[in-house]
Amino acid sequence: MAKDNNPNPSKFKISPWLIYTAILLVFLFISFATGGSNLSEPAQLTSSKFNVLLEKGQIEKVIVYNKAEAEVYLNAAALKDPANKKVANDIFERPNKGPHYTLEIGNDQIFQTKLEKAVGEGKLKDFNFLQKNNWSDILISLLPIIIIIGVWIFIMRKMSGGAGGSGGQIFNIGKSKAKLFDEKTDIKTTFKDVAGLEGAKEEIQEIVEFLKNPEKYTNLGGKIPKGALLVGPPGTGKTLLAKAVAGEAQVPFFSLSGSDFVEMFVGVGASRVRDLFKQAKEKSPAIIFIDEIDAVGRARGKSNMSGGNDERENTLNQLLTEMDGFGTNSNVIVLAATNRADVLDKALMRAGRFDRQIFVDLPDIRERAEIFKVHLAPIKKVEGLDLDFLAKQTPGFSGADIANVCNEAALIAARYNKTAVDRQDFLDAVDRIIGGLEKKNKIITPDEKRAIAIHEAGHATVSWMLEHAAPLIKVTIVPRGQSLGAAWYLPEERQIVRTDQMLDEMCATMGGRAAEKVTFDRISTGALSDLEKVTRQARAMVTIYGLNEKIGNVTYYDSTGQSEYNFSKPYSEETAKVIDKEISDLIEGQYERAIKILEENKDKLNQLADILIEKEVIFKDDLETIFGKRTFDKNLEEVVS
Ligand SMILES: Nc1ncnc2c1ncn2[C@@H]1O[C@H](COP(=O)(O)OP(=O)(O)OP(=O)(O)O)[C@@H](O)[C@H]1O
Ligand SMILES: [Zn+2]
Repeated sequence: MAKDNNPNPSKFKISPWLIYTAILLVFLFISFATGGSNLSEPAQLTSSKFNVLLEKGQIEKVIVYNKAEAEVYLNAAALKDPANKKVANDIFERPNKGPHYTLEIGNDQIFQTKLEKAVGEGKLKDFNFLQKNNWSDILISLLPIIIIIGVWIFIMRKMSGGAGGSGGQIFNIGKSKAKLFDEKTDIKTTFKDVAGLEGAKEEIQEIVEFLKNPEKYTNLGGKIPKGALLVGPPGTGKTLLAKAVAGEAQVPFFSLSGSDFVEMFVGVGASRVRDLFKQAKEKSPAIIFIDEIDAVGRARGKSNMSGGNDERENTLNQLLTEMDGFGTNSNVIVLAATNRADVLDKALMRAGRFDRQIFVDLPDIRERAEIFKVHLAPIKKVEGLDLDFLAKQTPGFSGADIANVCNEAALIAARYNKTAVDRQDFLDAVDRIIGGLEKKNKIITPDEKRAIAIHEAGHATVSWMLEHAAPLIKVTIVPRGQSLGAAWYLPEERQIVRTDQMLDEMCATMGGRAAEKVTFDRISTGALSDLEKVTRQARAMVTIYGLNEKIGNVTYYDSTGQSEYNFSKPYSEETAKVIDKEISDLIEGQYERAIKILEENKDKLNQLADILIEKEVIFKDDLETIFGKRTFDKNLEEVVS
């Protein structure tokens, strides 16, 4: 997310430059004051020369400082006496000002008697003993303290993460670092700026309604939600969406990152959380947006071997307390973003906290075209630029990547002094961004795309053909998380699973790999999670549910969980061999079956893969146009009704 200027003027701040300048001045002053022989300083007089001047009656007055040093002022007669020119040229250059000489005196008592005698003889007009503070001495004795304070300020600034430039964090280290965006001046974002993400927008629309019109819900006794979690890969527009909610509802927006809470000092995180909620409540209705909430929200107490996470846990606990604490009518809604919902502490997800999860996925081809449209709007481009074409060139790109492409294209065009950004500039920009993404392993080559499409189409085709496989609702080749594609099934709520149902499901799971074999006659590593799933299923059939003839009606399942502590298996060596063989036979059997089904439907498999490559996501309707209606589903409906 963008780190804008901080529009919160209430904080007391000392510019770091002020501190640095002050320290510098002190050093300059010290070196100046202790620097000794400066040209404009009066010359030092020896005691004998002083006696000569005094004897001649050429001294106007003498001021003795600290009983140690005297300033000597000459009178007009002395300045006219050419003999003095030998003593120093200096006194002729500033005849009226003085002091003309300085003098180190020995014993102050003797010196005083000498001066009194001269005054008595009319040879000296006046003298005076004074006490003077020697600033340079004081400063030198304070120097170590000044240096220590300076170093301390420097360290504090570093530790409170003052990279953002604003100083003075020592004074508000326990204050929240949230940036406040005012709804009237700073937030221009609305849902119009968020392209695609239809589902997410629809879900979050409700929160906008709550913020705009809370009474409508509370009057009916309903509770306003306190938080929602935006889950999705980086750069997919989570921050943008949260900001758009604030823009739509016209409420202030507090934005910060989870890591902003974390500090090395005990108690700072918790105190920042408190401060944040206090500020938000003062401005309510308001939205708090916490990016990367996993920095504080990781599950507590799991890997607590080091015990070093106490501070983070305190922070998390404070966050939970605050979310529980504010009443239903405080109208502060917390939106948090993460790309790892799985690592979050389950307590965060409990009712009344982040009980809503909104998925913000990578855009498919149609959504990418829409995102291009948003980001091309402010760019001077040639007529008739084909958005769909650009969308096609950018598989696997996030919204942020696309924003990057548009910006990069404008820069490239500017380099060639063009008046409008053209298609080639965009292609060059895409190439450049891909270069960056390739390093992050995020990019999919056309070959890979085809392989993924065939794989997913394989799952879809096999499950469509099998009576007991769960009905398919959506297939996509937009990568999400670790997997490169996904087929979504509507899981039936079965309490008892029969052997034929399990076998059909295993067959559908093997459909991906089987399709690769049938189409390319080679298999890939892309089916790891399929293999894992099918192996787990087969093992369960054989060793847990007693569904295998060779093993028979035995289960090696231990519901007490005791066996986890046993190192030995609950069956003999021979049985283990049989089990392994049976599992492998089961899986191979279903693999062969999937291959057979796909051989028979090869044209449809390819047709489906082509549509997938084209659209990246297909739904049940598309499958029906290829395969025709699934007859089993009718049976299913009959059974249900
Ligand atoms: N759906 C979208 N529509 C328009 N622009 C988008 C979209 N998604 C991302 N962008 C662009 O990408 C930029 C970065 O997105 P944003 O910061 O919201 O992503 P994020 O999901 O919060 O990422 P992260 O997890 O890295 O914080 C946005 O400012 C916007 O320009
Ligand atoms: Zn698969």
